[in-house]
Amino acid sequence: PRILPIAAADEPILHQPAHAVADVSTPAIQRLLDDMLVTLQAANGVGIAAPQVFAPLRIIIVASRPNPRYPDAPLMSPIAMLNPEILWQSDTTCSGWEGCLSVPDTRAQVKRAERLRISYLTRTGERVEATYSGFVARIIQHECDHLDGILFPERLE
Ligand SMILES: O=C(O)C[C@@H](Cc1ccccc1)C(=O)SCC(=O)c1ccccc1
Ligand SMILES: [Zn+2]
Repeated sequence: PRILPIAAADEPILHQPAHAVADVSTPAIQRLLDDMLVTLQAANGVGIAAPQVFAPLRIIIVASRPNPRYPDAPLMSPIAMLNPEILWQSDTTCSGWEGCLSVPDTRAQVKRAERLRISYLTRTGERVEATYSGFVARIIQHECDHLDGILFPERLE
């Protein structure tokens, strides 16, 4: 696996919708997942979306860990979500700090749904549904926005 370049905010790919993955089992997709993971870890992030590494595909990786702004964030093994679909979002919202690997040196408070239910394919092609809340739900919403060409500064009130 190799560390990939991360698209800056002015790159067109970050402002257009990504395409669904047709076949998760191809070597190209499996390699992209490995490269996204090492890129995320090298960038010290808590999430990453394929368009950020110039791949216009509906793939995200979620990797929450405790950090100065979210000291009680869960430490989780990175989860790759392919073709994620948010099935439900709570009306209850909460505001929290966000940053973006494509918008360096910028932090802002963003209002997000507190809880959500998501359906996605794992890297082995199984369909999974799961419910998340708090910081992990925030990361998921931030990454799914990337798949729709939306950056967090567009979410500021
Ligand atoms: O650009 C990305 O998608 C990665 C982004 C994910 C994210 C961070 C915070 C809230 C929602 C989504 C980052 O990992 S930015 C760098 C970071 O590790 C961080 C920034 C602010 C708060 C906590 C972590
Ligand atoms: Zn981002």
